[in-house]
Amino acid sequence: MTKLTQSTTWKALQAHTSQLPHMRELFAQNPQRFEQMSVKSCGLFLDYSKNRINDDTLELLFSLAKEANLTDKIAAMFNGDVINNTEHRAVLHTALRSKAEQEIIAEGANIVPEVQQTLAKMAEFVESVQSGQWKGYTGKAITDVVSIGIGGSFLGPKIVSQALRPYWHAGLNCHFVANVDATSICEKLKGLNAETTLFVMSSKSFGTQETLTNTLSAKEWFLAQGATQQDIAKHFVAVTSNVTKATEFGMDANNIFPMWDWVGGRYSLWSAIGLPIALLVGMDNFKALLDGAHQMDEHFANTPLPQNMPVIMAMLSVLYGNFHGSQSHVILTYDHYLRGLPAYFQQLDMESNGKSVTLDGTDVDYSTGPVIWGGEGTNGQHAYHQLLHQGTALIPADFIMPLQSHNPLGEHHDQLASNCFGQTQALMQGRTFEEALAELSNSKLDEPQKALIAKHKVMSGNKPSNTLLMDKLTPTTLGALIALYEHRTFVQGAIWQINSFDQWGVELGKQLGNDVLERIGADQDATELDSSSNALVNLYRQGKL
Ligand SMILES: O=P(O)(O)OC[C@H]1O[C@H](O)[C@H](O)[C@@H](O)[C@@H]1O
Repeated sequence: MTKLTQSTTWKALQAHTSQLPHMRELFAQNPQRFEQMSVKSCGLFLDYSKNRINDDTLELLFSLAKEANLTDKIAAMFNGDVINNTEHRAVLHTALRSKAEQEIIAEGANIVPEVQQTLAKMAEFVESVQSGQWKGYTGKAITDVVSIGIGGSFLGPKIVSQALRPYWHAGLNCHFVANVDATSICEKLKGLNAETTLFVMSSKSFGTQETLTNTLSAKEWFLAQGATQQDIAKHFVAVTSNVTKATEFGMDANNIFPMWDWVGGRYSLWSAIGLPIALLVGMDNFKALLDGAHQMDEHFANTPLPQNMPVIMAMLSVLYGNFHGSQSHVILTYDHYLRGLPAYFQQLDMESNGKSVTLDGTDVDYSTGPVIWGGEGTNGQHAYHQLLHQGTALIPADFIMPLQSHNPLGEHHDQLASNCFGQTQALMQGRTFEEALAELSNSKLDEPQKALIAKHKVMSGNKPSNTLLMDKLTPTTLGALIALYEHRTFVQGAIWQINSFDQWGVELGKQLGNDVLERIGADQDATELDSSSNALVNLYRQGKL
């Protein structure tokens, strides 16, 4: 057994959680519950009162955090200590949104000047593309950006661009290509004009198969439209930490935007990986995004644990995963612009905390990262919310909603908000058998039928949710929101004593994919794999069933 599950606090939490009354009762007992269990910071408001907690639960959870040396671990991350111990790297995405006058040391040198230089290079480029000064090979301004990248080099830019649609520069559009499935790039290139298209190739390693293949195909398409090799520099730029490889590939040295080893892929949208965002929303808005994240960094680094928003959210997730057997967490965005956020948080959290050994290699004897999923409200209410209300699994939920819409139209936003709040209320209070029966009092059914229907209408309630509000979705509030979830992920990893910053499972996929590719292209059928894999490779080689 690990020290964590042996600890007095862990055992106390096990005993405590099993005897806590229903949330209905907790609300009835304490009229101050909402005031006491809500927190506001960085333009975000978190109501966490609809959780299976009372003061004792919180005290135990914060004790657990203290025993995990959380405060020191937070400081170690911000200080640039090598906390990614399997890849021997510092974890400094927070430096990307630091202030110019800060000094942050990684591998013996202050990295803030490089960060600022890259921001300046981005600003110059964004300005020249947006103003039309940057010309394509026939002298026309750029109208379309095709962003090529995958994983962390794709999802952040895509989701943030989507979320900031109201801030887009008129006359510029962006298309994202990630999948190596040719359908993705072929469909995106249909209807584009090579003369006015700019390709942004994003790959930290400059070695990811999907991205290299898509970039080569983009180059072929570009040349096939009548452009020449010399024209490439006007239409292809790269973001990478591997400048040598990018130059060897044929990227013009002036068109390479650097990033660094100390930025993890899924934490990289704040670096030049965010170039597609900056091209769409302009550099001022990109800097506002960084500023929102910086505000959350400050809050996270300097706020006592019981008022610390990422810590509160993380400890609640620990509570459900480790003490209530919950294996899943749902993110429900009541804002169409934020419809992609669940997928982004899924990558962030599942790639970070899908781990089974502690930092020192001991097998864990407790659950780590849950399955993260979700979608936009109210759509989900007509689908999977049924399981949230009446299924057997306990799935804590985060409801996220801006108070003001970018598109105020009639009663739409009032209806959206009432659905959001109505769902959290229903999840919390549920419906008792007596209430269900009372609702049927005027029906023509006989008593046994009423009782049967009432039984089906019962909802146990006591289903936890957080509600996160902001005035309006802006670059700043979005930056704070994303940083909030980054730090929430970090805190959970700290409690579980895992490395939230490597991804060996994903690496295995890359490795095996390359191995199988060789066998597909070999002169003879595959024989050395397991029988299923051999047969599948050979069926593919045949090309038909
Ligand atoms: O940016 P690249 O080096 O091309 O890597 C793209 C992605 O590759 C893998 O999937 C990693 O697990 C991700 O974290 C990374 O973002």
